[in-house]
Amino acid sequence: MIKIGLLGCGNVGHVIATHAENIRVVAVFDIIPGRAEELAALCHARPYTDFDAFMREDFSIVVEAASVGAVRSYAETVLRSGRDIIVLSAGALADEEYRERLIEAAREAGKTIRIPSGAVVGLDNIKIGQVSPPKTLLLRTTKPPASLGMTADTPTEIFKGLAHDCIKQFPKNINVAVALGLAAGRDADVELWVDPAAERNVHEIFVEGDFGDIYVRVRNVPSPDNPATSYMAALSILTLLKNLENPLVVGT
Ligand SMILES: NC(=O)C1=CN([C@@H]2O[C@H](COP(=O)(O)OP(=O)(O)OC[C@H]3O[C@@H](n4cnc5c(N)ncnc54)[C@H](OP(=O)(O)O)[C@@H]3O)[C@@H](O)[C@H]2O)C=CC1
Ligand SMILES: O=C([O-])CC(=O)C(=O)O
Repeated sequence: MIKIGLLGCGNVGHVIATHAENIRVVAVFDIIPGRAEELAALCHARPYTDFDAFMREDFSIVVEAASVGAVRSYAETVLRSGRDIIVLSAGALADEEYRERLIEAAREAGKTIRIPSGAVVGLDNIKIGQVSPPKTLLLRTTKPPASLGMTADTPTEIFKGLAHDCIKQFPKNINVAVALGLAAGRDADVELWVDPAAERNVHEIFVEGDFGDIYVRVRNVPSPDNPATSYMAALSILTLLKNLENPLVVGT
């Protein structure tokens, strides 16, 4: 049984704490005391709003499902304490200087930073970009207004540019773009659309390179508790945890 510490007791945190099969959540941490207490009661863990106290608990992995800011505040301490970390708010790693520092901390501690596929598919073989850089790497994301916390009467492009800039403006909505770039080995181009007719969070990935071309479209159901987050993201972490100790590894 793998013991985990859960960083973030919101929407994804609830799914992980109440559905994981092969793990035991021993401690949960959130900025909001009521959220930590409620989730701790559901999964028989101990609740914390004090990070240092949380870190004194006995777990080997931290699962982050909180925010880009939480990763920036805590991930390095987690690694240097000798724990692995699973980072869902991958946008935190868009900043190259911070990313290199975090990777160095992991290397020095002999620990691992894992970025789950989250709300997209295809991160496995898009890694071929690390050996054969793609000419095109574009993510077009279209979300309903509620997912972006805004109103719109017509389909509107609200961002066009690079992932590392987009995540600064939309840290709760476009972590996928940073994960895509980390997989492919270069910053992804992003188009972010809000569409009042959309009922799902749609991610379209376009890649072109020496190998040929890829088009992937994911039509995700928004989470009922947080429409910005696709339900697939929570399932992705559950699946990563399920396979952590599996000797059979499928996918690049
Ligand atoms: N890589 C990917 O594909 C995807 C990534 N994500 C990201 O995953 C993360 C979790 O998503 P979700 O569960 O839906 O988010 P929620 O907002 O539902 O839950 C996050 C919880 O963590 C708390 N929190 C935020 N910052 C901190 C902090 N610094 N210290 C302690 N607690 C904190 C939040 O409190 P408060 O509400 O007060 O901020 C909230 O209770 C988000 O960053 C989201 O953008 C989501 C989907 C896909
Ligand atoms: O869940 C999604 O569709 C994508 C998302 O919020 C993110 O990448 O931050």
